[in-house]
Amino acid sequence: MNHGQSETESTAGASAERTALATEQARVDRMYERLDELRENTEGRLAEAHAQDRTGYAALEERETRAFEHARRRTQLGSVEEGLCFGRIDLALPGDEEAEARYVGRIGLRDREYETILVDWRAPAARPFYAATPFDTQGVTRRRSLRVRRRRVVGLDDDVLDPERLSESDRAGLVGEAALLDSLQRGRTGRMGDIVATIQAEQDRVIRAPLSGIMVVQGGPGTGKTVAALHRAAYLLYTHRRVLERRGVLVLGPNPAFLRYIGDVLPALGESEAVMRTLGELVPGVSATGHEDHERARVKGSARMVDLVREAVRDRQRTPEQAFGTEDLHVATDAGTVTVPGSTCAHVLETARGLGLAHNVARKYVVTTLLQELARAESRLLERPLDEQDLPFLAERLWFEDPVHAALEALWPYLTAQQLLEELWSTAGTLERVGERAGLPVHERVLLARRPGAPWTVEDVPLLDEAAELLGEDNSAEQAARRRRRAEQEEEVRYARGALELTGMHEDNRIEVADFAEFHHGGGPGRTTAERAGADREWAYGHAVVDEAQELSAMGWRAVVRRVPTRSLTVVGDLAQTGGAGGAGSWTRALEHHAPGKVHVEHLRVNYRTPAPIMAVAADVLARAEPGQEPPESVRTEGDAPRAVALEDSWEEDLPGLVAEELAAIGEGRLALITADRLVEGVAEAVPGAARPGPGRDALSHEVVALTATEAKGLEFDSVLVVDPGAVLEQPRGANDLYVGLTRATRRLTVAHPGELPPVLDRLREAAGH
Ligand SMILES: Nc1ncnc2c1ncn2[C@@H]1O[C@H](COP(=O)(O)OP(=O)(O)OP(=O)(O)O)[C@@H](O)[C@H]1O
Repeated sequence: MNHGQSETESTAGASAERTALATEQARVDRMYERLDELRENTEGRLAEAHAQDRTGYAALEERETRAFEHARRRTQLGSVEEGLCFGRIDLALPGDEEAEARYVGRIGLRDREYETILVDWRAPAARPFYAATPFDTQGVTRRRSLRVRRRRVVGLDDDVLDPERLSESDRAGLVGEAALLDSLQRGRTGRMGDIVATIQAEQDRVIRAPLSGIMVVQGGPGTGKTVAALHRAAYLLYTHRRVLERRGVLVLGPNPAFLRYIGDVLPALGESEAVMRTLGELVPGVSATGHEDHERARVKGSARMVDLVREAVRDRQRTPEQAFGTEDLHVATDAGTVTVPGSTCAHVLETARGLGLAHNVARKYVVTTLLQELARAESRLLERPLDEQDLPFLAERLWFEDPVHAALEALWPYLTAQQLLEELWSTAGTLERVGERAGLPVHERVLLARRPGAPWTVEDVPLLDEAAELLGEDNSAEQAARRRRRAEQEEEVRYARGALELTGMHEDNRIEVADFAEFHHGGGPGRTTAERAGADREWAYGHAVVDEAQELSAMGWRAVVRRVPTRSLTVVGDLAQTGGAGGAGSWTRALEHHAPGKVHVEHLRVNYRTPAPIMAVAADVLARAEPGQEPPESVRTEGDAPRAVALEDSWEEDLPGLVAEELAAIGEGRLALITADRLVEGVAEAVPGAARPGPGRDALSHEVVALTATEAKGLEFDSVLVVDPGAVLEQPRGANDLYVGLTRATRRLTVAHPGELPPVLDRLREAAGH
């Protein structure tokens, strides 16, 4: 428990520790007993809910909801097995005679008498465990960290919050150091873990900040922004369960590999309801992973694209002059060629635009009005008197004539966002015309052109979203179909019930199972909030967590903020790590106009990942990338000295040996080769067994992975081998990229350089005694 004691003291200490371990074991045993009991109860209730004999749509829905509730509780109880309890605080509160021992864990537990035996880490009562310091004890006399493995208490770590016995530097800022360092020194697994047991005071403030407004967490590499943001999501789901469960929480990350990397954290905290997405997946039906080059990314990310997309939509709303080059609209119908005057068409177009509706919704007005005009014109052509009451029928009949359909499509087509952008990017004339109207300079219009059918890029997705917003969906037919289907289902259930009663088989549940299959098919309440939210582009989330947020362009922000009408967001990132061309230069500039007066920036300043000797090398690069920015301070002051290795021969010859050396040095752990975009494939090929991330590929589960700085963002590895730092520095935001690469290491850093070591890494040369 304590260090630096004499021998007799340490014998006494060992016996005190044994007693303490036994006491804690007894408490922990009670908690697990209770957990087992609750698990059993939940299983029973779940089985009961499934067995209930209910009919009728509403009753089925209720039963389904209940079953879901129990199933969720089962998942939650199942996810807290390891490390159920990890802390204890002894509180001497004014008026209390004895100090109260309060246990903190992954969930709250009460015994059968309703006495609290474990406090959920997110509950206000657990707060002092994280927030108490010697200067503000919050009534805590002692904080104890418990290390519990497979239900056995294997270690304790006490932190006495007595200012007289502890020096300022000992305790300032940090709590439970032994537990923290223990967790930081473990080998990396390719998956981020939770930190409930060791959340630090500055992180705790971020985690428990109020729900409303946009909270930006700015912090250097390894300061726990990601992990704190995820714990915040769990905290918010716990504290505001009713609101957030129905609306859901969106977690946005930079790429699929990153989402996989952080994917275990929320489930381990008993929360499986968050929707995890990259920007490239934000629009259902599109899954973009490729990026534009720097210059195109800059243009596509700029707010000028709002005008471009708006003009592109307007460009598809045409007069006969624009669509056919004729003043009036002439259409060949079965009765002959009918004509609607150009002025009438222009009036319809202007009225439709003035309705303030989305393009596809306003289309209904355009089509209906023009069909009626055509029907009138047809009657005139046939010299038939027209009864206005017949107009809808005549109009509908015309709708099925191909030339009529084609003419109306040319004037005001039904459009998907994909169709609109595909045509815009791949038709030079359209891009030129629309770009000019939107005020885009000529070279940018040229830059945006692409070949037909090229895959969507991540930078296209916010533009698709913008387009989808302006186009809207005419879903009136869909809604009517859904209403019809629901009525039919109720009817089916009534019929089944009657039939079963008649045959005397109403005890049998099987018919309901069949109903349910149908019911699920229609997307009833059986789908979770996360599933429904993920499939619906227009879903309004209750909260969003945006990670690596410095990369988001102005267009990216619009797409994200649109999804959170309450503007309740947690935004985490580091401006010094910005690599993307469209990325943020300032948090307030990027966000203030989305939520005026509601943007609040918090700072995290302690680095829990990178040991100080490695951070010193990275700090030199930071000074070049972002002069004036302070690097975070490393918790771990000691560590292996980072080294530079000159690549004498070609990579093929040198890299495999270096990698083998590093793997031997780290034992069980992960290694990343981080290099320039243009070199990464070659580096991966040079090292046997090195994985590359890709769709459906879990590269991080491999021992060795080759990455660009962009791909490595947010990740960490026991050992990092930066290959050819000079080539990384040549990239558009090369110094920022190199800074990202150097700060991915938790234990060891090697820089392998062909030719001269770039001067910004001189510290490595000095270390090697050059
Ligand atoms: N309080 C803590 N207890 C234990 N580990 C922690 C704590 N805070 C952070 N860590 C660990 O430090 C590492 C870095 O955390 P994280 O990835 O969240 O940092 P980050 O600020 O998002 O970094 P980057 O900007 O480089 O992406 C992770 O392994 C995380 O688990």
